[in-house]
Amino acid sequence: MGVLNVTPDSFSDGGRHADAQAACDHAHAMAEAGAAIIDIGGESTRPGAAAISGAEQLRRVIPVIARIASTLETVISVDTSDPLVMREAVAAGAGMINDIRALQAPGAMEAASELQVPVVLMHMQGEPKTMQQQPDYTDVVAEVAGFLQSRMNAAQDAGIPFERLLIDPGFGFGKRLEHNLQLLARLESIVALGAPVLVGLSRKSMLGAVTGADLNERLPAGLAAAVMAVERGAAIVRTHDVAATVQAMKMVQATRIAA
Ligand SMILES: Nc1nc2[nH]c(SCCc3ccc(S(N)(=O)=O)cc3)nc2c(=O)[nH]1
Repeated sequence: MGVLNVTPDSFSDGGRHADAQAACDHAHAMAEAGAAIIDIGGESTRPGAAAISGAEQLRRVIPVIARIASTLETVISVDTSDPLVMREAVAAGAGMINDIRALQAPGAMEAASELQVPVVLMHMQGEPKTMQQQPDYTDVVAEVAGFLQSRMNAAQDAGIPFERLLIDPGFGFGKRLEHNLQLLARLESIVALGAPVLVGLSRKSMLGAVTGADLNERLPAGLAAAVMAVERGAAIVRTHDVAATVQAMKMVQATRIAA
């Protein structure tokens, strides 16, 4: 899964038209590099980020989704918690919902059920604005697994079939370093829930905390983490660095079928 940021800080200061084309070009490049899914988010959900209105998210993502969907076969995932953004994004060509709030927002569960596309249920403690202030767990793996199980149950109770569910432990979303490392080390406990597991490790602070590498120097650490996650059963890797990650995944796959 290739990351396509359409938040203003990733935009030039030009008009949105030029930016939609630039985003589309980046999506094509990631698909060329082997991305199976392009993840498009209009809300910056990094720690400390303020929530973005649904209207602003729509302005940012819908033109880009429409342009990409009309020129590229690759599955488009919309990174949003807002039911209206979900609906408009799918109408514009998105084929998957990636919700960091696991369909807990009002109306999100109903929207995801009606839209009949796969949906990622991710664990986050708190909200992006405050989640890194004092993350706290008794047993982070058990608590994250329990949360994901409860959201899977809620989704199935709302009519979303199990086959349409994906789960994600949410690396960096209300977790300290030791919590992130435990979730990676014991990812099998999340995989055991049965739904395909998506992991987002690319460029995250856990990589910097362990290696000392700055934001744009974390690729080797990110590839190591992605390989460890896939070796433990992860099915989808969300990454900014598609070509490098695809290379690493090819080594995992070739070795797996040789076993
Ligand atoms: N399913 C899914 N969707 C995602 N969307 C994002 S955006 C990243 C926001 C962010 C940036 C940096 C840190 S940190 N403090 O760990 O460096 C945390 C969160 N990520 C994920 C992820 O993982 N899964």
